[in-house]
Amino acid sequence: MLKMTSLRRLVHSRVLLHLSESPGVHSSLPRCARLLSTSSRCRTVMPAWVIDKYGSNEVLRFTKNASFPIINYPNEVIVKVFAAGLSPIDVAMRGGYGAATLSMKRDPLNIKQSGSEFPLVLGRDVSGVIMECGLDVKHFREGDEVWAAIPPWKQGSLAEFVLLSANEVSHKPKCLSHIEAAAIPYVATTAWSALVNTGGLRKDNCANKRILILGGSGGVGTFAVQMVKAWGAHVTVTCSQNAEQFLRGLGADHVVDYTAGPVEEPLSALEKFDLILDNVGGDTESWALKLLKPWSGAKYVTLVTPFMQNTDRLGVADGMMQSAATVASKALKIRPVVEETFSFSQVPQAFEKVEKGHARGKTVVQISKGGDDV
Ligand SMILES: NC(=O)C1=CN([C@@H]2O[C@H](COP(=O)(O)OP(=O)(O)OC[C@H]3O[C@@H](n4cnc5c(N)ncnc54)[C@H](OP(=O)(O)O)[C@@H]3O)[C@@H](O)[C@H]2O)C=CC1
Repeated sequence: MLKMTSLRRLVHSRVLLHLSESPGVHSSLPRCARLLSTSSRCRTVMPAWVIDKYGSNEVLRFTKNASFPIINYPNEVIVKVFAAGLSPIDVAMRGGYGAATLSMKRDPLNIKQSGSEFPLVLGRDVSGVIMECGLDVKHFREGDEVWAAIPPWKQGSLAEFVLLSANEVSHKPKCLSHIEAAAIPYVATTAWSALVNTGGLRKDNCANKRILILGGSGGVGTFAVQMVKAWGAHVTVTCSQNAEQFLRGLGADHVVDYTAGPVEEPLSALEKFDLILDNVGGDTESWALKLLKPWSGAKYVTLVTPFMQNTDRLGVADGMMQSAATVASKALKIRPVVEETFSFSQVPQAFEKVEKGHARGKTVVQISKGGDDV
């Protein structure tokens, strides 16, 4: 179970993305001179799954010779990855989605060797341990257990190590294993940003609200259901019939089976909603607005179109995270929903799983064993 205080720290850590990223003296020191101990860390290569071009699953390539991350800025940390969460965004990025936009945000220092984003490491969620800290890092020490949602313009977590700004990581809640923790960061920040920052929901204004979550059974949906339910909202979800019990177990009050016919018909017969979170897209916008209450505060928030703009706007952008810090720290229980775990050698199978859809929570890759993970 994840408490709200931990979630708040995770989201708040994302507020500070990039604020302090300026090159410092640290980068001019030889790498090994900056390290405290352990000759194993004077490495230049590491195991990773990379892609050298965009495409389908065949482009995934395992290598033992991926570049070992180098701290270029004094606020950076190197994290040893124990577990990596996969999301639809990884499948989309494997196929080149957002490549042009993301290339503009990539740090030239990190692509100078190859002259392009390749070899590219995917994987947006990470749980692991701090391996090395830049000189200005105050809040973390080597060995701290941390988790993070990795911005899509940075190298990902399907590797033994990942380089992040200290502002992008936060301490992992002790109550979660690394595998459980890796199921949360990206969907949590996405759901939080959509519901809190854009939707205006807070723990103290949900009690009389009716929330509709279109697509409740996937990564974002399972998190969003638990979050608004814990805040006292009445939660209606749409999902396949075989996910009904699963979602009721997470707290959904009313479940509508979208496979039984046009879902807008049963939804139209229900009392109107204060907020709709759309994880599905398609033609939803053409009918969903009619399901909202006729007051100016009622909101329709979509995560689907246009995908990359919304990922930036809702899931990653710095400023959108700020109001999360104002949320009170009343304990809120969120259960990580890990549907399936794959080993590091099974990354292509993990991608296949995510690509097939029909998720019932999250897919996680165990990169190496640590903490309570066995
Ligand atoms: N994961 C993230 O952090 C982010 C996600 N997004 C976007 O948000 C959306 C949801 O992401 P995520 O939860 O990770 O996706 P998942 O693939 O984890 O889940 C999607 C879920 O929707 C269900 N579903 C499919 N079609 C419908 C439908 N018509 N009505 C109701 N349910 C349906 C699927 O199950 P079944 O097919 O069995 O019904 C599945 O459980 C995606 O479009 C994604 O691109 C955007 C930013 C970040």
